[in-house]
Amino acid sequence: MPSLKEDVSIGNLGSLQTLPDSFTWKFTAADSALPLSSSAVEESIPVIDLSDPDVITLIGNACKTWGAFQISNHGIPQKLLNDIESLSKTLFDIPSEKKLEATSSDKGVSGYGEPRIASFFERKMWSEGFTIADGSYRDHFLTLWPHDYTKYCGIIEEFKGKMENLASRLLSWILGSLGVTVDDIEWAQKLENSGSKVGRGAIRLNHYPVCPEPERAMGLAAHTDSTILTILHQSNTGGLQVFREETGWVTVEPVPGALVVNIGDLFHILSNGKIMSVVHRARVNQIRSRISIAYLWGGPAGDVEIRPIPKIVGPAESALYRPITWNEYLRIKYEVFDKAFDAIRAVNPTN
Ligand SMILES: O=C(O)CCC(=O)C(=O)O
Ligand SMILES: [Fe+2]
Repeated sequence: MPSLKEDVSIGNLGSLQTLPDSFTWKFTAADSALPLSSSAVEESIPVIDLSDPDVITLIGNACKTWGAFQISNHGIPQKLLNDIESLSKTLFDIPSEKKLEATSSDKGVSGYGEPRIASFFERKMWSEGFTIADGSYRDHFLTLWPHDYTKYCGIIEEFKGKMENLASRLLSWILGSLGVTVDDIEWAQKLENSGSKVGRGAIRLNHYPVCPEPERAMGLAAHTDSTILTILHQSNTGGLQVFREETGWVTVEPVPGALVVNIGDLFHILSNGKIMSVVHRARVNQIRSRISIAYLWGGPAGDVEIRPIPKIVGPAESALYRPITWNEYLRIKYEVFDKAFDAIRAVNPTN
């Protein structure tokens, strides 16, 4: 009998009746999430109304406690969220062979494929995704949708524009909670003066098909995002979990219309570790497939050096990390993964 194991393509996981060996993960007790009892709900990340007059304090507390929060009244039209969710569903419904024609040519650029972090894990993850990082996504869209190409590119561009705006509003509030402004980030100030963008946005569409044995499978393994911050839309099916030292894994239940905000590594560096990037993962389930759309707001292009903001470090402390460009940080992250902060620790801490 031919071995099924080698034939498994991430493009049609949803049709499998059993979990192939290569997708089987071993979990310890500490790996499981809290049951969602009423007390556990209190123990999840807060939902913050962005029109609340105390928004800076609320965001600051959530960032320091969790490194993540949900937002309502964020100004992203529900129709746009629905549109990008149905774009994603349509994309992942395409037959596997056709999706594979849109495979990204290189890691980190646009196209279809398994999660970028897959190479750090022995076991395979129960998900497929499509990354939109540069303009080459349009070529893939043309292959996938010769007729609806313009409509779908329009949705992506509108989503990118609105999310970028929201991301920079969030950055101002998060910095405000630490008593600084964007003007205290030397490179951000220079970029703004020259009319350039502070952060560069990428989009990752994720699909987690129904899974025959969800308790032994992993949708997306534990990681931190390399970004300044990430804004996530999850469909009405939960699966996202965040890790907190004191509590363990906590499920982030979808709240209709709300978006999830995660602090990424770049903000961790800027804040000198005062606000830490949040470890998170996605689990899967047996009943409903799940879509999530991550807007990954990364760092500046070129030779701009990122370092902890001097005003945050303060006179009595030292900068924990050495200056580093965004591209160099990404290179290190995709070499050493969860040891990236160790790799960029300042040798002779200075302030
Ligand atoms: O699907 C999710 O809830 C998480 C997605 C995620 O963490 C990512 O795309 O980086
Ligand atoms: Fe993530």
